Amino acid sequence: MSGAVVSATVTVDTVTRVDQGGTTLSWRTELDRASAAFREARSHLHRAEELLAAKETEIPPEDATADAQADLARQLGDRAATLAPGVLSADLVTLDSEVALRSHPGVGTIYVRVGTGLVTPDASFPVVVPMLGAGHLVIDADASDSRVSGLLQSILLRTVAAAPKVTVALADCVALGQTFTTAAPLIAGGLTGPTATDGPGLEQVLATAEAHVQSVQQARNDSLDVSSMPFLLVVIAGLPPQPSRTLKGRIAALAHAGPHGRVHLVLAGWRDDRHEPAPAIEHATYLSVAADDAAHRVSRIPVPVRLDPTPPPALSKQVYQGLARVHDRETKVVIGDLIPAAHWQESSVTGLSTVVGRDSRGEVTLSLDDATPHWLIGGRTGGGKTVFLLDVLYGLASRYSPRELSMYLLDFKEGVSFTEFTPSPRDASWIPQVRAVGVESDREYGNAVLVALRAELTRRATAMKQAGVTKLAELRRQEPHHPMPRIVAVIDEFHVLFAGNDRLARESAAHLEELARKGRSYGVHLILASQTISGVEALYDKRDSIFGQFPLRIALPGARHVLAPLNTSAEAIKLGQAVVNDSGGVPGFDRLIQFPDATADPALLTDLRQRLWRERESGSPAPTVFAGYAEQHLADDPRFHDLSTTKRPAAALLGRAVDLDISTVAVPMESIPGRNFAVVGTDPTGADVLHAAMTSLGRQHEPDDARFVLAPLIGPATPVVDEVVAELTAAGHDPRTVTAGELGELVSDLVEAPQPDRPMYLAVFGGDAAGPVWGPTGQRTFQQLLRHGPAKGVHLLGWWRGMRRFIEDVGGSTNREDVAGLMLLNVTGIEVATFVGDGSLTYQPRDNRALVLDRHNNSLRLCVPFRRADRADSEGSW
Ligand SMILES: Nc1ncnc2c1ncn2[C@@H]1O[C@H](COP(=O)(O)OP(=O)(O)OP(=O)(O)O)[C@@H](O)[C@H]1O
Repeated sequence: MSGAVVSATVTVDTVTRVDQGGTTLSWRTELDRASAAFREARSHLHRAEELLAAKETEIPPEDATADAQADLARQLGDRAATLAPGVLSADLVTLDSEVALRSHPGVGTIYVRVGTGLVTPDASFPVVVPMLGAGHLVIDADASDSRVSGLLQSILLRTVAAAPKVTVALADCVALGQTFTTAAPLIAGGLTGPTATDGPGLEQVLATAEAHVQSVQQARNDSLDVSSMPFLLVVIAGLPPQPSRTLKGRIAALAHAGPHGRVHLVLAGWRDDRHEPAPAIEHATYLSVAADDAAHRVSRIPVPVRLDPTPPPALSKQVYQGLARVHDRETKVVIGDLIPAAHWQESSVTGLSTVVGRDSRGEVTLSLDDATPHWLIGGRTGGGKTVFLLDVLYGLASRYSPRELSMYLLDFKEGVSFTEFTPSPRDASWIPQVRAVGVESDREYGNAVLVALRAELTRRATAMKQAGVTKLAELRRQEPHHPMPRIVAVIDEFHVLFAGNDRLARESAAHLEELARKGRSYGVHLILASQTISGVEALYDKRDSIFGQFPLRIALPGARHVLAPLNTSAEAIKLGQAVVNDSGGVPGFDRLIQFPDATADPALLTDLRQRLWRERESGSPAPTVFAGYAEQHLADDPRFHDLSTTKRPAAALLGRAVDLDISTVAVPMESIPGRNFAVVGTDPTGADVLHAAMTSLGRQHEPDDARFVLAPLIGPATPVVDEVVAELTAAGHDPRTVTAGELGELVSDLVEAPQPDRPMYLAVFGGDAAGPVWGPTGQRTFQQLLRHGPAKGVHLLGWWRGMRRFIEDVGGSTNREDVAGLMLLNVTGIEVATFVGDGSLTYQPRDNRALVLDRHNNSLRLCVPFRRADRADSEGSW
């Protein structure tokens, strides 16, 4: 409003010596005329003064409009303070008190100040715009203009400081993230991810925002009160160079859906380009930046606006650090949150459920049941997979007793993920639901577990048929006293099972497919985890159906291919977060959850394990543990401890099988042809295996009941032979040691001798050194002994360092039946295939492993050969 300025002027005609007709006047006339004019002028003046006096009350004083303008600005200021209380509209530069965090009640729209509206240069008011709960702010300039940068910082600070529930996503593609450097504590504190600084980063921000909209929509669909869910404030300080039409369209679509999905944008740098206008942003307040600092325009504000400056650094620090502390307190989920106060209260008749973490709607519970029978977990190495699995396993173990739940835990990677569920020398307790644990497992062990689980499927199928029911739940209700726990098999780095694409891989894939298909009906649930893309792809490659059997997908940071191809919602998540999707990973069904770090509270978990262990039924067995890296020693072998002199046939113990029970591998020494044994390979374990074989045989005979002869044909074997002699002597036997020459004579004698009065075990350490001493005749005699000895109770146990010498000594493949027991150390399957007559033998030697073939029962077993406990590791090949 402008007021009219009223003025009055009085003029006096000029007095001249010439009249208007040009006649020259006398001075008297001039004086008279001047006097008359003066009188007239004075009367005009008086008249004007009278008029002014008369009008004085009607004319406003000169500064009245300024007062009205000031008054208007005051009213607008009051209104702004009501709409945007406290830090939302305060002058941040002059603010001298600490900002009260999260002071806004969170009800209704949250308005935020953007600048100062200038009624006149002297009359101004805070300009506030509707944001959270209402709309967006669109600025035509980007943060490369320092005034815009300052404004964005101010909006961010005001909003996060005041709003009770807000998360933030930041993008700055024009200043490399500089715009938000003061907000670093928000990033460090986990309130927001790192600032996106390029096109792909911005797309991730948009993906996060879209996921937010979807999760709010999902909550609405579930009839939940979404007002308790947080807002997401997306601040984009500038777009990447030449933003595509698709990108702009995506932003416009997000803006369209945003307010309904509690997502609000502050979008800077949104302007037409040379080729096309920028898409309209719905629900937005537009801010147009001018060259003049006091001439910016904000839609619906009819006066020019001066933008808010950058907040003082000390204020930013106080607000952001304070928020990070509050956020840490509020959002931290701890493992204790997943454990119920009372243990083993749940029934697994219809499925298993456990709390795994929290999301914006509260606790998140996941289930292994008819709807989500199996889970697939993906994440990069270090992405929290092991921790997530531990969370799940402790959650389940504390809810379901061993009558309700059994667990099989397999880990194929290096590490000790599941060892805490098993007894250790320091702590005898274990998690009672755990039946078997494989750490750094071999594929063979994994396969053995799958075989056992398939057998259990068959057992349950039979039980259901016999009971005339079609559902496990019915069987369990019908036979409540018949234990039928649900089985959870966790396989970490499961793709290792498929590595090699060989017979074993095909077998494992077939078992897995069968378990995935039928497990739902028989209460067998798979949780598969993989850190590699190829791991998940391996599953794709298997018969199509396997992947489809895993409706529940859990994507940890760095997960690829676990969600559907177009679902990018896990791309921007942080350690401790996961995207959970119960619809096969398709977009629109994601939940972003926080899960606790199970390793952060070992004392709590130790206490939990010990309590569950004490609550177990008496006599329940400890889990079998297969640790791929562990050596096996005869002295620790349960069968060795149970050996007696009465059980027949006596058997030579060789090692522990890579199978579910880690059973003892032995060759029986029956008095029938073929019952000789050879171990082949340069690995010094060959001597250890003969040591174990002879020592164990010694345990199965009374003194003088058998004869033991040892031939150390290579130097390094002597101490091992000395140890065997000592062991046998201690057991009451009278072992004899022979040289290579004596061995030749002994072999001839034995071939010619009739049936001896007692069995004899002849152990040859370094058989390959004998041939040259005996020559061809000696070799033939030796072959005679191999052929006829066992039936007379004379058994040869030999270690050859090379396959070629061994084959020569035994007389080639035609004599293969004479050595029915064969153990391969560092010898490949190909080297031995012809001799054993099995072209498909593809064994690849591995450290601490051996392949045992027994022709008599046609078996082929991978085993961990017994090592002498005191053998120095430095001993290489002999
Ligand atoms: N929820 C969480 N909160 C905080 N830290 C976590 C969380 N989950 C995992 N971590 C931390 O991340 C690190 C890696 O976690 P974890 O061992 O589970 O990863 P991983 O995916 O199993 O890795 P790898 O496959 O290499 O073993 C650990 O040091 C752990 O403390």
